[in-house]
Amino acid sequence: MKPTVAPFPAARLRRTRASQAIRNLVQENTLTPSDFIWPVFVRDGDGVEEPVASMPGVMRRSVDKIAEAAVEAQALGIPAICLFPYTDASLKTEDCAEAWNPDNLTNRAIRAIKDAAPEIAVMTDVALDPYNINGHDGYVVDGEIVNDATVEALVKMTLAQADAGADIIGPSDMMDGRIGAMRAGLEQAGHHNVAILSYAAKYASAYYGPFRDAVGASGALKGDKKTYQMDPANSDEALRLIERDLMEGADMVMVKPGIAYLDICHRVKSAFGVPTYAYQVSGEYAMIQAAAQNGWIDGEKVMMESLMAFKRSGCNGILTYFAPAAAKLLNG
Ligand SMILES: NCC(=O)CCC(=O)O
Repeated sequence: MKPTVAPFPAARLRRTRASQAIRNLVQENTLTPSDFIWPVFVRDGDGVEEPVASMPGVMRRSVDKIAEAAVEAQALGIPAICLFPYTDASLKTEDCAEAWNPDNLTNRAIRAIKDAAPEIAVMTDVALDPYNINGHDGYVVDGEIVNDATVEALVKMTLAQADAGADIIGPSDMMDGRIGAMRAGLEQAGHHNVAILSYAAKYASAYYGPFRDAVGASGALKGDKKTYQMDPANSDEALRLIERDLMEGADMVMVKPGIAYLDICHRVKSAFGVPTYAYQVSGEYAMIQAAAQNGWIDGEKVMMESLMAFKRSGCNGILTYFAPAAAKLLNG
């Protein structure tokens, strides 16, 4: 599209900014609570809400409290909640068997949400890192993250989550061939309507730091994730990954992190026109909250501006820890 501008003073571009009413009328993008997927942290126990130090305002919640949070989210008009488990170190093993335990934290939380707030969609995370003694998203054999054996384990994990009632599976592992394997597994098991939101363009990013604190993985990770997550220098590669995952059966795709990767969001949406989401990750959240707590920025305004930026870039929605706070503001 080529913008058309008449010569001054025929065109005074300030005319359409002159009042709030005119500004509302010409607004190109909108933000509503239905744009949000709310990531939450699940931990063991009963009646527990434990603050995450590096993410002010974010809690680790026991399953009963997760169900309460889902009821709150449903009332706020947030359509989906995404679960991340804080796994006890004693449950982390080399074979990661806890990942497909039908009664692991995630699967218990899915069932509790489905009982308490049946209308909210439950999204899960599929990767081995919460259960892996090495902190990696895949199996580690002789120092290498092995692909195909990991994919087999991820399919088992996916099926356990779908059996528990998950609506959206979120593979965040970045192994090759996992979307096709998961889709085939879900179809065979009769889970035709369980959707896959692929973390298709996930970068090896330093913005994930506070998340690892939140899920208790900070100490566990040996090495880095650069053999499976993307190089922040690359952009064409993101399009190849997105296309590959779509061809394997992904229903929706994600770019992660968010704000530093809006160019990728824009390219993905323009190239494929598919439901596209960005993950405003823990480091992005923590930076805004820390600056706000210091009085250096207006936290609420920066929160809303950052969320609108995702919509402007072409995203259909945003995974954001700000979901309930932003929804409350939007609901007035
Ligand atoms: N699979 C989830 C992450 O890797 C990190 C998200 C975050 O930093 O918020």
